[in-house]
Amino acid sequence: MSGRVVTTDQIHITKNAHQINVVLRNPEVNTHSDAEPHFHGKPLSQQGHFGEIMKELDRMVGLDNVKELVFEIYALLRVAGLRAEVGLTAKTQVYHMIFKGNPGTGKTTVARIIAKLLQTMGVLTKGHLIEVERADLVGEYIGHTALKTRELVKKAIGGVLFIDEAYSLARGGEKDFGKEAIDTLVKAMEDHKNQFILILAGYGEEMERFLQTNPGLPSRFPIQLDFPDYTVDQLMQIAEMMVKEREYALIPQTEIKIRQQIISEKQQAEAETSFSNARYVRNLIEKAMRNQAVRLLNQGSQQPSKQDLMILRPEDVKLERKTAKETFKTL
Ligand SMILES: Nc1ncnc2c1ncn2[C@@H]1O[C@H](COP(=O)(O)OP(=O)(O)OP(=O)(O)O)[C@@H](O)[C@H]1O
Repeated sequence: MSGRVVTTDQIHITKNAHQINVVLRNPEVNTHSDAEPHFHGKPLSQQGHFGEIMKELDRMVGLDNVKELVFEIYALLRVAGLRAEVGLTAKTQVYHMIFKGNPGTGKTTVARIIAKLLQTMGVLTKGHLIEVERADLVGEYIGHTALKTRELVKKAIGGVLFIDEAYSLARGGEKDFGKEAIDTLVKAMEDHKNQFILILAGYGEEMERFLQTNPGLPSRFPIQLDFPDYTVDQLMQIAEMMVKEREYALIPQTEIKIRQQIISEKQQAEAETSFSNARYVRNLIEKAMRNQAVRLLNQGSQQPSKQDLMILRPEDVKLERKTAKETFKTL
């Protein structure tokens, strides 16, 4: 059996006559169309549902650690299949995960992609994602929390239960109903082993503290992923991608304006640790689209050209600064 080499933009696994070859396009290096990602010697576009999922992940800017993990899981499951074919055991792994990162760093989007991937690979039966927060789990009287939590676990069976700001469950200490939610979740992980995947997500530091104060938890979540803040260049790449997907276009002056807005928002929000990363960019672009629409309608009876309908001008790029919570809960 040959060895295995994993790099950030390529995973190559060779096993006897079988060859699984993954080439993950590095967005900074391969931007032309002939660099379409291949898997097992075939372009992803020819690999049906699985190829679609991988393309969706590959399109995301940055997140190399996440892409690497997803390919690892995929490879493991493929190799498990090959092992089963030759009569070797292929024990199922535990896929509960912790996602640590600031708002808008892609945690929910990645969770959704992982849910679909695991469904395609036969680990999950449905591949849906149930996204909840403290208020959805915690009840108002003794026993109510366990009931609410069990109901949500039931809904998540076959998919992923994604708990945002999971540490808020431990905020009130021993007497708080949040504790009951944690205990119920831990029990559900035992009772419904391999039937659903639990992802706990939230700010890095608060997640760390939460795990430290609940020593029984870390070992139940073998996969921990960091979602770092995006750099200004990455946020610009995300902006360009969002504009292109929506069939709009930027002129150089608009790009400059967007970059300035991002830098200024990042600086102001960082003082309050509230910068909402890619979500801020999405809000900025969507507001620019609304501003462009108003500008075009206000310009009189003249029918806008196709180009006019596509171009976002620098004056369209303005987004009122809101308080931290409002900004990242807008959508
Ligand atoms: N790497 C990326 N490339 C392209 N778009 C991205 C990327 N990361 C996030 N986005 C987009 O930014 C928006 C917010 O992402 P998402 O909801 O996944 O973030 P989050 O970390 O779950 O945020 P929160 O913790 O506030 O819920 C989505 O529209 C998503 O598609």
